[in-house]
Amino acid sequence: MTTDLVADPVDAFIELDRVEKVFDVRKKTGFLRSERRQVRAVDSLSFTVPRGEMVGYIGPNGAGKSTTIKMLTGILTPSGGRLRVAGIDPSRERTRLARRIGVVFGQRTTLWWDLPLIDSYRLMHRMYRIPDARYRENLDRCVELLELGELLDVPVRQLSLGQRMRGDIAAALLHDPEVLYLDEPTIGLDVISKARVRSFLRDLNAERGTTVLLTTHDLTDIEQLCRRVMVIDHGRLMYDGPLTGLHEVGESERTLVVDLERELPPVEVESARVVKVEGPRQWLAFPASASAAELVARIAAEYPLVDLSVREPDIEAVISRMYEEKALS
Ligand SMILES: Nc1ncnc2c1ncn2[C@@H]1O[C@H](COP(=O)(O)OP(=O)(O)OP(=O)(O)O)[C@@H](O)[C@H]1O
Repeated sequence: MTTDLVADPVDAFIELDRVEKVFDVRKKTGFLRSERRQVRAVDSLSFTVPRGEMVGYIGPNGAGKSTTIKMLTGILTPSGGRLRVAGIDPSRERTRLARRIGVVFGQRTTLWWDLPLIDSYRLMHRMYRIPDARYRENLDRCVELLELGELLDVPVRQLSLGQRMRGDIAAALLHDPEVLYLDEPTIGLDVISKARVRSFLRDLNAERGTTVLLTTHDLTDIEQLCRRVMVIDHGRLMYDGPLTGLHEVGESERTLVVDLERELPPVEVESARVVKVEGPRQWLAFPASASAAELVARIAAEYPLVDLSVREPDIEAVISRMYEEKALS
């Protein structure tokens, strides 16, 4: 299900053609003995991303996502195949490429832990040799849109996770990158911080045409930001298309959590089934493609509803269902 390579580097901003990454791993098997083993982290991976596209890149743990991103930044060299970003071979011209890409790793920070946020930005200004006017303009824009004004003088270690993440996103954008790799940018954030980060990314993509490759375990990130999603597992591309298609392939389910006025027998309603009951709280599974609003209306008409929330299926659940479907077909 891979897309064909597009020859024009302007159109195909990111190009992978049968890219491989094999790690040599030594495993201790005795006191002085060890065994050599090869791990094929990325296996004949081909895809292209046109300039300006925002693509979800998802897969279970150990699927090869980080390895792909590390090859796209030039940190790792592919064992085989051809890889280009903006026409540049990342591992050969890492420094030249660094001026054109931005990277945000949700679980790690590129900021200096003990320094106030603004000092990290000043250091990056010099490190990347960003022209003064451009630095000012980008900083002002990020400070405004990511609401960083009051945080600039705070040492990074004192920032909350959501504040630090916004700080990291700004850091990745100070040099105007044409492409942004985001690895779990909303992990651990509360609902409001997630919404703020997503809205910023949407605007960035729309206004500046920044190409974005987004790795996440949160399907809502993908749903709200990406029209296209690529699923990778065991280093191979398993799916490349719209998120709706993935739902259909995976026949995934969402969960409606309802709080009733009191403890009641399991709710009986068309197109959903109760999967768990705990006192007045009940969990109902329903098809991801069905309307949550209609289901809620049906329940509210017959049951004393106090509160509710909808939970999206996690990526692992969607993917494992996708495999089950494939195995049956
Ligand atoms: N430096 C390395 N040396 C040996 N094996 C590695 C190395 N880096 C990754 N691997 C292996 O390659 C495979 C892919 O790992 P990778 O980190 O790319 O997965 P991932 O999809 O990013 O996973 P996660 O969602 O858990 O971050 C795994 O089996 C991993 O153990």
